[in-house]
Amino acid sequence: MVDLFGGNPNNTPTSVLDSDDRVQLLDTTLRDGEQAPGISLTPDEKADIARALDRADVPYIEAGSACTGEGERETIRKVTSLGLDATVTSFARGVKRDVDLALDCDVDGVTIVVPGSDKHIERKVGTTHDEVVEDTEELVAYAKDHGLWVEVIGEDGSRADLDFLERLMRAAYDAGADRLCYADTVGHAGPETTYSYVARLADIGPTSTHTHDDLGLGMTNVYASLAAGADLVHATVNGIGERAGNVALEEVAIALSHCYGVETAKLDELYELAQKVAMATGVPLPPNKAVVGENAFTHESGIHTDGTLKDDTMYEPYPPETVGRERRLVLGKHAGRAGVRAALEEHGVDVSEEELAAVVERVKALGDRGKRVTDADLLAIAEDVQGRERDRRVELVDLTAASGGGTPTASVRLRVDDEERVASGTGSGPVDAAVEAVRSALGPDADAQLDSYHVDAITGGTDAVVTVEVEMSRGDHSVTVAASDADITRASVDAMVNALDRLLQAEAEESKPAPQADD
Ligand SMILES: CC(=O)SCCNC(=O)CCNC(=O)[C@H](O)C(C)(C)COP(=O)(O)OP(=O)(O)OC[C@H]1O[C@@H](n2cnc3c(N)ncnc32)[C@H](O)[C@@H]1OP(=O)(O)O
Ligand SMILES: CC(C)C(=O)C(=O)O
Repeated sequence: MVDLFGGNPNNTPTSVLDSDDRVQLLDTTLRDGEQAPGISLTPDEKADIARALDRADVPYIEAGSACTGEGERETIRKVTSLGLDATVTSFARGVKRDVDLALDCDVDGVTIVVPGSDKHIERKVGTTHDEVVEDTEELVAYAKDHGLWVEVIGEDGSRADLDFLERLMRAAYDAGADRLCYADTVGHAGPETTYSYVARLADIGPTSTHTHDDLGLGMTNVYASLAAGADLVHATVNGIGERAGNVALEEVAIALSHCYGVETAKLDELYELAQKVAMATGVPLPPNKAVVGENAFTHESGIHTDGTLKDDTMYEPYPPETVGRERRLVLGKHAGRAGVRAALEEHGVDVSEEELAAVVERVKALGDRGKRVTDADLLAIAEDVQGRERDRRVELVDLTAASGGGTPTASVRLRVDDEERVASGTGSGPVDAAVEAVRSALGPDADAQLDSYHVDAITGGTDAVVTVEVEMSRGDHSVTVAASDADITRASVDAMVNALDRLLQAEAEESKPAPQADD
C-alpha cells in the first residue's frame, strides 16, 4: 500500500497541513470556468465576478485567455481596469504572440501553458522535447523582462514522463518563473500519481495544482498535492470548467479552514459569489452542492429536525453563517412532530398533542404526493384540523357555468374584503370559463401562476365526489390547496379562490412591520 500521507507505525497519519501553513487560491472561473460549453461572460459580468472574488480576498484571478480574440481582450481589460488587490492574469500558450496579447490587456501576470506530455508535444503541437524546453526558457525570460508575474504550467502533466516534466519545470524556474503548476488536464490521475508528480515539482520551486473532476477526484487530488508540497490551488467558483469541471473554490476554502484552520478566502463572501456566478453563467447550483447548494443547510427529515432544534450543531459540520448562509427547517414526507410543532409555533399557532398528530399526518400525506409543504400549506392544514375560521380576503359565494352547445361561459360572485363582485367569462371549457370569470372579478389580485392542477375521484360512479388540488404561486409565495365537490367546476374554482386568498394573506403577512421587542 502507498503511504500517501506519511502515516507512522502507530497508524496516526501525518496531517496534510498545519494551521500555520500558507495556501493560496488562483481563481480560474473567468478562464477555465468560462471554457465550459455555452458560457460566454460579458465584460460587466466578468467585472462583477472579479470584484466579488476580490472582496473574498482571493489573491489571484485568471481573467481569461487574451489569445481568444478581441472580445475576450475587452473583458480582460475591463477586469484589469478595476484596480483590484488581486493579481490579475491571462492564460497564454507557449508562444510570444499570446504573451504580447496578454500584455496588451494590462495584466499583472501570465499563466504560460506549455505542452507537458509526449502526446501534447508530439501529436498536438508537433514539436520536440528539447524545443519545448528552449521555447519555455525564452518565453519566461521575455515575460519577466516585461514585468509580469509568471506561472508555468506543463499541460497534461499527469500523463507526462515525470523526468521530462521535472526537466521542463526546472528550466522554467531557472529562467525566472515565479511558480510552476502541476496540471491534471484530463482529470485522470489518482492521489498517488498526483502526490509523486507534485512532490518532484515542489522540490524545484513554489508549486501550484490544477485538478479536474472527471473521476470525481478533483478535491482528493488537491489534498494529495498539498500533502506533497503544493501551496497554491487553482479552482473555480461552483466547480464549473471543462467537461466535469474543476475543483470548486468554495469547497477548497471551507475544507481547508474546517479541517486544518488554514484560511484561504473570506468564507462569508462565498455564497453571494456562487450565486453571482450561477446567474451570470446560467449554470444553476445543484441543490445538493456542498457549501452553496439549496439543501446544504436545509433539514426536512424529522430525526434531523428534532436533533437540530435541540442543538444547532447536531446535523451540520459548521454553522451556515460561516459561509454567508442561513439554516432552514422545511416540512415534507419525512417530517416529525418536533419540526411541525416548531413551524406552527413560529406562526403563533398552538396545538394539542392530538391536533399535532393530525397535522403531522396531513403534512406527510401532502409530502407523499411529492409536494413541498409550504408555510401556507401548513397553516391551512392546522386551521382545518382545529376547525378554525380565518379572516378571508376572497371567498367564492356563487358560481354558475354552462357548456352545452355554444361557447362555455361561467359567472361568479365573490366576496372581496367587504365588497361583492360579480363577473363572467368564457373559455375552452366550463373550468376555464370560471377561472376567467374569477380573474376578471379580482383584477390584479388574481395575478398568480397555476403551477399544477390535479383531479382525483374520491368515490366511484357518475355522482363521484372529486378532489381538485391546485398549486399556485405569486412572487416568492407558493401554496397547495385542495377542494372537494360533486361538481368538478365548483371544486376547481373553490380550490383556486382559496389558493389566491392564501397567497394574498401570505403577502399581507410579510409586509406587516416586525413586532418590537417590548410589544
Ligand atoms: C487545457 C486547457 O484548458 S487549454 C486552454 C483552452 N483555451 C482555449 O482554447 C482558448 C480559446 N481558444 C481559441 O480562441 C483558439 O483556439 C486560439 C485563438 C487560441 C487558436 O486558434 P487557431 O489559431 O484557429 O488554432 P486552433 O484552435 O485550431 O488550434 C490550436 C493551436 O494552438 C496550438 N497549441 C495548443 N496548445 C499549445 C501550447 N501549449 N503551446 C503552443 N501552442 C499550442 C496547437 O498546436 C494549434 O496550433 P496549429 O494550428 O499550429 O496546429
Ligand atoms: C491550462 C491548464 C492549466 C488547464 O486548464 C488544464 O490543464 O486543465
